[in-house]
Amino acid sequence: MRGHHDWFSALAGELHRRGVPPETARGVLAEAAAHLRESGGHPVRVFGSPAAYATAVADSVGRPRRPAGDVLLEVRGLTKRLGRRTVLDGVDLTVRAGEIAAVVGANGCGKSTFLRACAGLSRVDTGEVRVHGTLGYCPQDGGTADFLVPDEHFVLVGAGRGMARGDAIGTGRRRAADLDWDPRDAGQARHLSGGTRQKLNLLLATLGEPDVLLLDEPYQGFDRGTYLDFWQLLWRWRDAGKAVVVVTHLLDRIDDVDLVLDLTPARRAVA
Ligand SMILES: Nc1ncnc2c1ncn2[C@@H]1O[C@H](COP(=O)(O)OP(=O)(O)OP(=O)(O)O)[C@@H](O)[C@H]1O
Repeated sequence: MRGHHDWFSALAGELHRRGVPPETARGVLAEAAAHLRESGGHPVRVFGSPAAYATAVADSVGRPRRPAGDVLLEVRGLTKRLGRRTVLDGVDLTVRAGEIAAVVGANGCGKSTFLRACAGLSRVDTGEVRVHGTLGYCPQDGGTADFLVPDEHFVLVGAGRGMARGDAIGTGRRRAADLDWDPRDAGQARHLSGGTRQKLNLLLATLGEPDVLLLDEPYQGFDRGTYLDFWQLLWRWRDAGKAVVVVTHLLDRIDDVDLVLDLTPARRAVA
């Protein structure tokens, strides 16, 4: 039946999007089909929407983890004063290859300040930050240039990371496809929607395969599908041995990260 076929092809896409291994996905599709043959119901009534069912499957399958590798980012006793206020007071964080650290906390507690200090963009008052390897930084906003088209961004940022023009454009476009975006005819950045501009901002941070990725709420404005794609990318980078630090307000993914740095003053701790 046509409705069944649409539901199954949507489920196949959603399973792929959530990183469910192909052989597991084939098994899930075969089992669902067998169950429907027996029960005779409509898939939406039996299993719910393809997206919801795929989420349940992905959660139950889990993601196999590799052991963490060398330390790529070390922050020791970082203290930062802004004006008369001490925003960060003796913050420590160690992130290894193959780990994702989430930086969380109340508005204004210093998450962006922390990331800027890790990126070397602001002076620290005491303490030290050591990055072992190359660094990519995705700022909360302002990482794109109004009058440049996406390809020009890729070339410009790629050049700074030693990439040839064609390689930078090819890599940028491939990564964009991972976020369900075709940047070829997108026009100047000032005409992009907020969420699309944020995709560009994120892609730029990843050009040149940096060892350490610092991402400051990089998913702002993403629709739900892109948000899921974003987490798939994060897991892929982790599996490729990168150290990822992501500022987030959304705690629905806290179980999927390796470390949580809570900068809320009363709770300052790494879990
Ligand atoms: N240049 C500055 N001079 C003085 N204070 C500043 C400066 N920049 C930021 N602040 C203050 O430092 C504190 C930390 O700001 P920061 O942007 O790091 O917080 P945040 O945790 O990222 O906030 P949010 O969750 O809202 O993004 C805030 O109280 C902010 O007002």
